[in-house]
Amino acid sequence: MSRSNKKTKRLWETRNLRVLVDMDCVLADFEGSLLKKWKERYPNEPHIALEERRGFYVTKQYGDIREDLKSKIIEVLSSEGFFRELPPIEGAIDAIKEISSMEGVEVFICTAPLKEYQHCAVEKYEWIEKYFGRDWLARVILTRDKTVISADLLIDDRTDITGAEKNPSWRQVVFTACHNKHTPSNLLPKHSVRLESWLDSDTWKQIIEDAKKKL
Ligand SMILES: Cc1cn([C@H]2C[C@H](O)[C@@H](COP(=O)(O)O)O2)c(=O)[nH]c1=O
Ligand SMILES: [Mg+2]
Repeated sequence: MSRSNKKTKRLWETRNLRVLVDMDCVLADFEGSLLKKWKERYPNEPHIALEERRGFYVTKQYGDIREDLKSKIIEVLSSEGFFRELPPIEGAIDAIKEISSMEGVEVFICTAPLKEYQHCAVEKYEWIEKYFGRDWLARVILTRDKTVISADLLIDDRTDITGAEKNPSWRQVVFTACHNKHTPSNLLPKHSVRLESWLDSDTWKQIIEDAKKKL
């Protein structure tokens, strides 16, 4: 029996584990690239080293230094090519392809577009096509509210995800990023687990296997 037939057969037995995977700071190096482009575009403005990043919104941290820096950061983020040119995070592409090939597991890429969506939304699709192939475009969910998407796991760097659904169906895997690495475990979302890196395949495999057992 082929792998796809096996997957279909399982639908009648136990359902698949559904895993949502975020893009920025989980698959794509948003923070490193933003810092690099910021320094190129505004070499005479202050910058925040990755070690100094705190809190999800880089826009807020720059705005706290000086109000006008917030709109300058947004200008860099929303410029043509910013999202298309993001380098992948080490190990991410191979790990996601491997998770998606695991029996009884289905993966969707769940990502929030900028409000300044003109380049961002299209370039996120271009990025997925480039690194995963055209078939994966059917697995992209663009939403600014991830709480309303039904799944078992959400792998995401943001530690304060809220939205219309007060009790999301997924459990969060907090992916470590420069802005959350100092966040103590008591401030992480309830029942969440941490994943430090895609290179730690023992940990992500264990997380997936544990979640499958709970189905
Ligand atoms: C850090 C930061 C992010 N955003 C935007 C940029 C992206 O479009 C999304 C990232 O969302 P996700 O949770 O990784 O899916 O948010 C922003 O507007 N301002 C920021 O400071
Ligand atoms: Mg993210």
